[in-house]
Amino acid sequence: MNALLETHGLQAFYRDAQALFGIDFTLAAGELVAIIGANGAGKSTFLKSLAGLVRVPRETIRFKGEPIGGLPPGGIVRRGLAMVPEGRRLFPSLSVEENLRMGATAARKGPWNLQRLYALFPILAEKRHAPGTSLSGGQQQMVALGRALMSNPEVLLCDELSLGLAPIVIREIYAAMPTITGEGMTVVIVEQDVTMARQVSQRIYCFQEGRVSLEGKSGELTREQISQAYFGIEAAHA
Ligand SMILES: Nc1ncnc2c1ncn2[C@@H]1O[C@H](COP(=O)(O)OP(=O)(O)OP(=O)(O)O)[C@@H](O)[C@H]1O
Repeated sequence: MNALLETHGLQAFYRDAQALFGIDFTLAAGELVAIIGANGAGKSTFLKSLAGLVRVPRETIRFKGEPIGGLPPGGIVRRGLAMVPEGRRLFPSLSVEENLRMGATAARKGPWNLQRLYALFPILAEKRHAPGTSLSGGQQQMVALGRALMSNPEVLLCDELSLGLAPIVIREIYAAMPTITGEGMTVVIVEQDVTMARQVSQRIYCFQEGRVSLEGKSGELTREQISQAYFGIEAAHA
C-alpha cells in the first residue's frame, strides 16, 4: 500500500503515564479508516498525536513521506490534516458562520467553502447567524465537521462524531461522508459505534490498552474477531 499517512512504533505519554505503546498504522489516499476500541484504549490520544495536540517524536509520524510528529497543530493543519475534536468544541461567543470561518484560517485551496457546506448541511445556512452553542448536538457536530472541512484538508480526523447523539442524527451526519470522500478526502474516524464504523469504513483498527489489537478490511472481520479485540480474550470467553 502506498501510504499517505503512517505511524511507526508510535508511543505517547501524559507526563509519566504511557497511553500508546507502539502503534503501526497506515492510511492510503482516499481511504476511510475507522478506529474502534473501549474507553481509554488510546483512540483520542492517537488522533491528537496526528493533529499535533500530543507531542510525539518527529519520525514516528509521516505524512507524504515527511516526518511530522510533534509539529505544532497550526503547522499540521497547513500541511493538510484537520481534526474534528471530541465534544465539538465550538467557540461559544461566535455564530455558526463565524465558527465555520475560523476553520478557513489555514487558507488552503480546495473545494470546501461556506456555499458547499451549506449545500451539504442546509440547516446550517438557516441558522448561520445563531450562536453556535444554541444549536442541537447534531447541528453542532455539523458545524464542527464543517469547520474542519473549511481548512480544505487532505486528511480529516474525526473523533467520535456520534458521541451523545440519537441514532437518527448519527445517520444524518454519516450520510454526508460519501460527499466528503467523493471529493477525494481521506478520512480517519474514531467511533464507539462498531456497527456504524463497519458500515462506513473500508478498514478497521481496533485499539486495546494503547496497542493495535486487530486490523483488517471492515467487510472481512467477523463479529467474534472484533469483540475479542475490543474487550480482550478473557471477556470474549466470559
Ligand atoms: N489529558 C490526559 N492526562 C492524563 N492521562 C490522560 C489524558 N487523556 C487521556 N489520558 C489517559 O490516556 C489513556 C488513553 O485515553 P484516550 O482518551 O486516548 O482513550 P480513548 O480510547 O479515546 O477513550 P475514550 O473513548 O474514553 O475517549 C487513558 O488511560 C486515559 O486515562
